[in-house]
Amino acid sequence: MNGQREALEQWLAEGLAAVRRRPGWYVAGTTAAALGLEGEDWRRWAAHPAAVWAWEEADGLTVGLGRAWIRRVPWGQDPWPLLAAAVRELARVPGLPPQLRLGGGVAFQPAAAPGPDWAAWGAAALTLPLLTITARRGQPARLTLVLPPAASATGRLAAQELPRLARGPLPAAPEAVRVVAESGTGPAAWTQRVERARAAIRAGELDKVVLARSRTLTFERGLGVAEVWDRLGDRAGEATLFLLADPGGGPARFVGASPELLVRTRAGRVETMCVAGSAPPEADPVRALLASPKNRGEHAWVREHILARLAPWCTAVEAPAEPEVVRRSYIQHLVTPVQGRLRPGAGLLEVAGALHPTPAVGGAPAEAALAWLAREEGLERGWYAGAVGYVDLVGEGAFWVGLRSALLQGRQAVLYAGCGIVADSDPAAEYRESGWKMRPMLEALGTEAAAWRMQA
Ligand SMILES: C=C(O[C@H]1C=CC=C(C(=O)O)[C@@H]1O)C(=O)O
Repeated sequence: MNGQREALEQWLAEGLAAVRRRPGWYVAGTTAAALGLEGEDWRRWAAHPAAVWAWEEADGLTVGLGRAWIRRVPWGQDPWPLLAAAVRELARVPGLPPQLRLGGGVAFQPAAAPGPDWAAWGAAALTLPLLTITARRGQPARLTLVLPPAASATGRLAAQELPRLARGPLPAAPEAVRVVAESGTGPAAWTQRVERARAAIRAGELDKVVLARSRTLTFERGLGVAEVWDRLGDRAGEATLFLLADPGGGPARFVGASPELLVRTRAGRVETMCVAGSAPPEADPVRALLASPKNRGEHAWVREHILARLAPWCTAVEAPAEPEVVRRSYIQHLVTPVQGRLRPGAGLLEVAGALHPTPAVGGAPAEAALAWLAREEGLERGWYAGAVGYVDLVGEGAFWVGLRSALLQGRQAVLYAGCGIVADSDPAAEYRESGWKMRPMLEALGTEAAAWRMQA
């Protein structure tokens, strides 16, 4: 394997030599086969220490390593217009191909003052990696190298970082790690919060609010991100897997398996989905979802918001009148797929900014629910329930809602899950529901015993 990686090392070194010979950016592409890396397990590269982001969708995997360019937005600023402007500016740089992918995310509430877990992440960030690996199913894996001008600050950093990329991911740590401590929102605190939310709904302040809770697991030793990602990867196809590194350069990773597309734009079309209303996998989907006034009500708020916010960006929007039930191994959801034709000039980041956060993670009316959550929820959401995704230099791409996720840092994993609270919500049932939503991540962490204890 090391012998094979020598070809990769050499290819990277050639790029470095080329960018030093002349001013401007340098971009090169090759195939894994050309570097003798056909047998490489690219999924493991998502856990490379230099990985800045990774996505695994039904059609394959993309991993970005190192930073060629980054745009960070500090807390307190509105990130979407700033990110859109930064992407447009980068797109004007001569020699950068339009299909280059920038990945990152936007916090749930960019304006909210952060707590200690998420402070370093900022309100938003987009990163163009030095090396992007694209491994689509049934196609040869491709590698794209992007080097900023050698004389720039990022160019000098790239020169230091590049040799590290060729070393490959860390070896696997096969043994499961034991949980030594647990903390988080317990049933009593949860019940109080649900009761406060119900009081606000009864008082007419809100129609619906999505309350979330966290669970912090401390392990006996540092977590192997590779193992977590690999176990999550077995769910690709039923969810979009994401991994984001702390844009501040710290070791924390935000990982998840999102069931919810926030928005995708491609060739003048836009796609999104309303996901709200949940039942356990064994429940009768008609009784528990399609004929449940509570779940239908929760879903209707999301649908109304998405259709209203999408309309100004589209010349036509189509959505079936009735939601469908989507069944996954650990849950069932009411889902309404939505499609539209974009107005000329409407880009992914503008549309994502109009939709996010939807009442599937905030509430209705949207602004009142966000204000209520900032004041009352007592949870540092950070990028949980934020928007995570990628955009290319033409302004096309996809963002998902950062759900079924955890923040991994050192020996700790902070898991998050929430559920829509309406006037007749039962706190115990909502606690259980948020427990199902944590299950895929608990399994990925290899801690089924903890999953059981949490739900007891
Ligand atoms: C807020 C979460 O789920 C949302 C997405 C789908 C269904 C939901 C529900 O039925 O409550 C939530 O709105 C979460 O997974 O943390």
